[in-house]
Amino acid sequence: MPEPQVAVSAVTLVKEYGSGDSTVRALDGVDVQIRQGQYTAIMGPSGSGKSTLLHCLAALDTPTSGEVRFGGDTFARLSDNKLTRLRRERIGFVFQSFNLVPTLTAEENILLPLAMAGRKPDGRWFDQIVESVGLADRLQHRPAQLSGGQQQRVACARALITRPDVIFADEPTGNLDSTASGQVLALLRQAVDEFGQTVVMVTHDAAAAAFTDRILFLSDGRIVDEMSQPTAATVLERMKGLDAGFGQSVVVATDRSERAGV
Ligand SMILES: Nc1ncnc2c1ncn2[C@@H]1O[C@H](COP(=O)(O)OP(=O)(O)OP(=O)(O)O)[C@@H](O)[C@H]1O
Repeated sequence: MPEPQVAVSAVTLVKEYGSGDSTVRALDGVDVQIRQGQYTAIMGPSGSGKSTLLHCLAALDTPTSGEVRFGGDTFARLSDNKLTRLRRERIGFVFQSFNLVPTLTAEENILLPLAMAGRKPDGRWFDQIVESVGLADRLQHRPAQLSGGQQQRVACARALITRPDVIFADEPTGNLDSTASGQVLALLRQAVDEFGQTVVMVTHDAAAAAFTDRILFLSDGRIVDEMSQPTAATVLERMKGLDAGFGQSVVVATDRSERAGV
């Protein structure tokens, strides 16, 4: 079988905040390859560098040293204009706080990345996405008229509309109840399985991580472990063994097989 392609990779990534005595080393030499068509979770105790790693991989933040390679491009070698275009056209984002534009309808929010890129929507793809997020009857609603779960599903549709190379999700279920979380996680899973998307997600939640194909465990800015084909039970077990800091953020939940029907 051919080797899976790498969508994005980090090479000896270091990120420091501040200077002098107050320097914080948020990433301490991270090397990682994210394969195309995989759903990857980044886990670790609070302050271990999860969001910093996600932001560097997504070109939302610049590393202090090391580099990020995205497809054939190296971020540091791209001009600001090219980087902006790459972020707009080849990367999808889903944030904990949804980040929808309050004055736009759900439909306008979903189509916004295309409008900003001056691209015409592909009607069939739009319909397919709207069907999979289950929002056909909510398209003319504004974010304030939608539940948190519905808003996050709009955000997922917005991330998918450009068919990006990678979708980066930072705690996408952090503000949702368990039913809405399950729907968003199943939706991201479907994006990988049916649309061939690549998804990278930061999460504290073992049950959320159990939806993914692979987990990277961070501690003190380094990748200290990883796991393939996780279940909630094996994730919880691994978290217990890795670091006491995990204990504060573990969300005890059911197994993936039980959640799959959500
Ligand atoms: N803008 C910043 N300025 C200074 N320090 C920062 C900044 N952003 C993050 N840090 C520090 O870098 C380290 C890693 O932060 P990061 O947000 O990546 O961790 P995290 O694992 O995502 O944490 P959490 O689970 O609490 O969100 C922390 O010590 C944090 O305080």
